[in-house]
Amino acid sequence: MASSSTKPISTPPFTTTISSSSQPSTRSSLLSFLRNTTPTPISLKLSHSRNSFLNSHSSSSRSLSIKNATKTIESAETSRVSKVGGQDADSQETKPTILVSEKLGEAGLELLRSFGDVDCSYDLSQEDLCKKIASCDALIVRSGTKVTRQVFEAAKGKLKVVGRAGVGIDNVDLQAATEFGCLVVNAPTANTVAAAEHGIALLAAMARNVAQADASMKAGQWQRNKYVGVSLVGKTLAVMGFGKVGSEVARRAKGLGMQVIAHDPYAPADRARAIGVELVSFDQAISTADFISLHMPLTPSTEKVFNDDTFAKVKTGVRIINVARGGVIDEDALVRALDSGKVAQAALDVFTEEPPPKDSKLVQHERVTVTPHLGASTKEAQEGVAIEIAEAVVGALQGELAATAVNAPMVPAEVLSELAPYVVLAEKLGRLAVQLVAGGSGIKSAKVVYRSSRDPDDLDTRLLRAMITKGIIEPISDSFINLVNADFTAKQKGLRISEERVVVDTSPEFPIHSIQVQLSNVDSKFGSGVSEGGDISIEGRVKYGKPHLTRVGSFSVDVSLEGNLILCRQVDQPGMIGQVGNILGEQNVNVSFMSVGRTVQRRKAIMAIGVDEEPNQETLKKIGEVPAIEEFVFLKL
Ligand SMILES: NC(=O)c1ccc[n+]([C@@H]2O[C@H](COP(=O)([O-])OP(=O)(O)OC[C@H]3O[C@@H](n4cnc5c(N)ncnc54)[C@H](O)[C@@H]3O)[C@@H](O)[C@H]2O)c1
Ligand SMILES: O=C(O)[C@H](O)COP(=O)(O)O
Repeated sequence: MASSSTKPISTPPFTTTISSSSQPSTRSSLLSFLRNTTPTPISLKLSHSRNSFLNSHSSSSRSLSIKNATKTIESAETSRVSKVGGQDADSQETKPTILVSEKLGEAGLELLRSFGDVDCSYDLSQEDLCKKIASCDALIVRSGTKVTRQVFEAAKGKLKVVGRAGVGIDNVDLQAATEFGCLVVNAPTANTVAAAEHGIALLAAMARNVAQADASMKAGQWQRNKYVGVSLVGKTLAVMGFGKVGSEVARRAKGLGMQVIAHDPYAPADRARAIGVELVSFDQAISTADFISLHMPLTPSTEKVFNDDTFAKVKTGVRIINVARGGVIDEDALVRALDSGKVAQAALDVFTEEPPPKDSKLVQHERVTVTPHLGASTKEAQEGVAIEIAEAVVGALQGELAATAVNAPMVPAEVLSELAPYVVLAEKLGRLAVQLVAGGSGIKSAKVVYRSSRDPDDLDTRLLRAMITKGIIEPISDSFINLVNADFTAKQKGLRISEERVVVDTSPEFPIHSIQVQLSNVDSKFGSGVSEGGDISIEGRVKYGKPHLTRVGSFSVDVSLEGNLILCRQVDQPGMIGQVGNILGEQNVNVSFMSVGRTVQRRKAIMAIGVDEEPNQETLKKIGEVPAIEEFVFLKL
């Protein structure tokens, strides 16, 4: 089970704790991270009213993905009134602005309007889109809007989520979205059947020359001999890309009596077998098929995968259907293959450039049947897609989870709700550790040690790592960190975060016993925060649902991480708590928690004092002047 283990950690023997405290803000803090905003009562209100993942583990057993994304570059005060909206939100709250740049089904629009201000502006130029985007929290597109890096730059940090009302996200610059911490969600399921039906429609129409014969009749002709077609039954269809659409096409083609083979490097063989489809290599698929139907996404590795070389390998007289993306075919090569007779016919719904140039040889080709990207265009699919994307976008703006995030890690909802209090702890530990660094910068390497009774493989730490990254980076830079961009930003700043999971013999009921954050190769402004190994080292635990600091350097303490914190190293002697407490009390600074940890009685001790208010300089100076205090540091949580 365990890869490594340590002895159980017991309660520190020399720890005294004085407590008086307020409620933790676990939920609001987690939501705020998902949104990357400051916790507010509004966050809680919205999450409760929508039965969010934080208080309804059981609402869905789907694997959900984090979809934060929201962020704010305004001050905490500003964000309090501007970050999210909704009819049930606080009246002072500004509704989010949602730009819909292509036609969307009415049911989806209604849902969006119930939550935010919806601006339907179709056919925007790039320039106009860039102008508008600066005031938008969300953008919803179909395949016709190019969401380029320029768009994310123009958004100036305001854009929180891009919703793609459909499957293909090749029109969204995902790298740029991630760098800007903007979540991208899509609606991957609602148009599958529509696309598959359109593929079958094109297959049959092409085989029987329906479009050409129709045009000819409308031109007054009656050409029965010219439009003799080919039969489908018994022919081999190669489905290239055996995903959602590909497998639905395969199912339907089998119903038409075709032999179906498929090529998909990532598809599970048992899924293919269940439909009676054989998975074969690319070359085998294209060289044996009478019909080839394309259903793979457009990616750098599929771009122009059908080119002169490929067409040289196909069976002479093959017929090609493309309802995936135009870019997977080298269109000039296809024209050459059609002209040479290598390819008998093509039926295309998608094009490299949309709309294609009016004089496109491919579109004008007599043996090519074309439709203007209609695969997803059924009433049913468009309503379904609109609802799917509206729900995803609204949820993302509320910091909830989405099943369809494209550029954020998948964290199952039940994992997330279990980790919620540790998420708060993780950020606070990161935030504390960085404040112990002299000068606050130059951190190149952080190590996080998770102590847990669970098997290391059972512990999904991506969310915690992202929170620690946020805690370390945000106080010393103007970066905002969320789950979308945490790893990217750390890498960009040259911060390497390594993780170690240590198995300890504690209750398996809790996912984590403690989290330790170590910063190496940096000087500390508080020498006692440095461990024997020379690293700044702090450790915390969740106790009764609240984050606690339990170790600083080699001193054990126990202080609830709320408000702000003063750490003092002192000569261990009676009266210290009273002296410092008096100084703070004189300035009306309320002490919420106090804990003294020491190594040896009457030698050195660390006093950790939680304070609700930020003491002024004068107060801090007075604390420093207490003769027994050797060093101290004030830390904001
Ligand atoms: N014309 C339309 O209106 C319309 C409608 C829906 C979907 N689409 C397009 O159809 C395509 C498929 O959509 P989907 O919903 O089935 O997506 P999907 O993700 O379910 O399926 C895509 C499949 O392609 C496979 N694949 C990836 N690289 C491949 C490669 N090099 N060779 C072969 N297979 C590869 C993947 O493993 C996956 O199984 C997408 O490009 C989508 O944009 C078009
Ligand atoms: O990828 C998709 O979902 C389809 O190509 C549909 O695109 P559309 O939303 O522009 O019709």
